[in-house]
Amino acid sequence: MDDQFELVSIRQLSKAFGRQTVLKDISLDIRAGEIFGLLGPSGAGKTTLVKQLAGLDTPDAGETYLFKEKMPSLKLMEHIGYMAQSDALYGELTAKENLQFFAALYGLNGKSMNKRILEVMTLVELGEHLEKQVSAYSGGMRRRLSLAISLLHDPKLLILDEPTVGIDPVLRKSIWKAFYDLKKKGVTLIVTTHVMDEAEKCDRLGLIRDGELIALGTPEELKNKTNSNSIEDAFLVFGGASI
Ligand SMILES: Nc1ncnc2c1ncn2[C@@H]1O[C@H](COP(=O)(O)OP(=O)(O)OP(=O)(O)O)[C@@H](O)[C@H]1O
Repeated sequence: MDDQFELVSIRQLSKAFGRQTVLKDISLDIRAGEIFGLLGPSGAGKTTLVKQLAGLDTPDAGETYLFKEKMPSLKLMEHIGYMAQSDALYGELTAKENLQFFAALYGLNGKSMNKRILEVMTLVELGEHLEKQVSAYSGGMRRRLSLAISLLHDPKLLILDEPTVGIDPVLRKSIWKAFYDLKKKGVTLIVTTHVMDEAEKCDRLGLIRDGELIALGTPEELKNKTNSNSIEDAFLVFGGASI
């Protein structure tokens, strides 16, 4: 397969909530196999945009194509993993029970389910905490458990909304290792962030401000174009508010 083909194609997407236009005529292609970062300050529209991609919301104008098929599409959902900004976990259940619940929703059961649960928990380095009640998990462990859940059905496209928010730098590193491992396996990742060192780790970035895509390119390209030493400075030159 051509690993440069456009896996996600966003065409002139706009969205308003009441009188507030939150996404303004966004067009953007995301290539198969890349880690694509959406970078922008709080309220820029990142979550609203990824929700359209995940099929959780519909735009007022414009279209999104995933795997060359128009979204929203129920059929495509089995290929998409989505991790929301806040964790949707059952605190009174163990991690394993949480995973079993979501695995059953994806139609997994029996030995293959248990094998997959172990695989995803090993990937996020929580294999030893399967039997622990989630209410006893730290914030970082919950994020990683959410990531494990989003991986259960082996999605080809992973959409992660601020996956490392509230996570310390050491754990953030281990989560990024998991992202690179997934990329190696051919998974395409879309990550929203306002963390600068995280933005640097992406293959390409889309800079978003006030619902507009103000720049697009690799971290190096964005820095070179603006003669900046950091993505933060580049963002300011492109006309963004500070992040
Ligand atoms: N369901 C909704 N109803 C009304 N306004 C909304 C709704 N969802 C988002 N908004 C508004 O749209 C704007 C963009 O929000 P969004 O959550 O997409 O931003 P964001 O870039 O993801 O921010 P953050 O980094 O803080 O998560 C904000 O002004 C927000 O208040």
